[in-house]
Amino acid sequence: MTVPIAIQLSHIHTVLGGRVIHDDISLQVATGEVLALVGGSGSGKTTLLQHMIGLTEPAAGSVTVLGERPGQMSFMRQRALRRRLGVVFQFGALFGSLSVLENVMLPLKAARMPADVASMVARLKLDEVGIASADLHKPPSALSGGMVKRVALARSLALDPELLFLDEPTSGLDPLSAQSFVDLILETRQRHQLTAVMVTHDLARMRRLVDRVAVLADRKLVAIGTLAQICQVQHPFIQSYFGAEFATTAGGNPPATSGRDAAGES
Ligand SMILES: Nc1ncnc2c1ncn2[C@@H]1O[C@H](COP(=O)(O)OP(=O)(O)OP(=O)(O)O)[C@@H](O)[C@H]1O
Repeated sequence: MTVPIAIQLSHIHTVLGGRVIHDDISLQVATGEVLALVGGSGSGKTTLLQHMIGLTEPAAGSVTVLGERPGQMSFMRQRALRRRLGVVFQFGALFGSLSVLENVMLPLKAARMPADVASMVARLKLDEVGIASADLHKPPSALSGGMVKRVALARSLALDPELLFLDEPTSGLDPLSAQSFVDLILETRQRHQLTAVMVTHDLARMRRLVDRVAVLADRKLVAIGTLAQICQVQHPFIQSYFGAEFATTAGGNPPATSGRDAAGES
């Protein structure tokens, strides 16, 4: 049985500030899959995520998300598509002037849900991510970094998205909070059978969560595949980034794959 494609990037070319960031990048994300985007600092991971979310457009190439082309749609259709996507930004991006509860109610109210229903749904989502009722009326500034991420996750799940995007979900967290946030994402993925794309520098902690890894370097997608496949790719960045730890523990080791071949991207 063929698994439907949730995201398709074809021949993406991105130029920012006169500099080429992506040069002919193509990849697919299957429905139900969790893909991690990794690469050195400035390799264009966040920008690629933004293309998928529809926040920015590439200079050339096409982005298809849930069968739609965000760059070629009316504003109304783009807005409808956005509601099918959940996004957890790197530092949570909570509104400082709103309480925890109000932050999570925001997308629900924007979708024209009555305030009492929005409040009930937001409370359920916050409970799901482990935020206690005593914290609902606090401002984000009164929360720990781990709690901010949890609230951001609750907000991203408010409208039951089909796709979840996470930018550096563990950045800025101490090791314990980072581990507990990864466990929460894992539970969330299982509960909602989510398709997700995440940018991460913390693959060691994410490995249980991730089905495939896409590696960006030298403006290209230099490899995409399971961790075991990636570890066998002979590329200087991959060898230094993944190092001995991944190479010896990735396990399984099906034939090495690189570039677009691993997922059959066109
Ligand atoms: N609006 C912009 N104008 C000009 N250059 C930009 C813009 N946004 C990003 N860049 C540059 O594009 C490159 C890719 O940025 P991006 O944030 O996608 O990289 P990244 O791989 O996510 O980096 P990091 O891991 O450090 O967060 C960087 O060199 C960045 O400085």
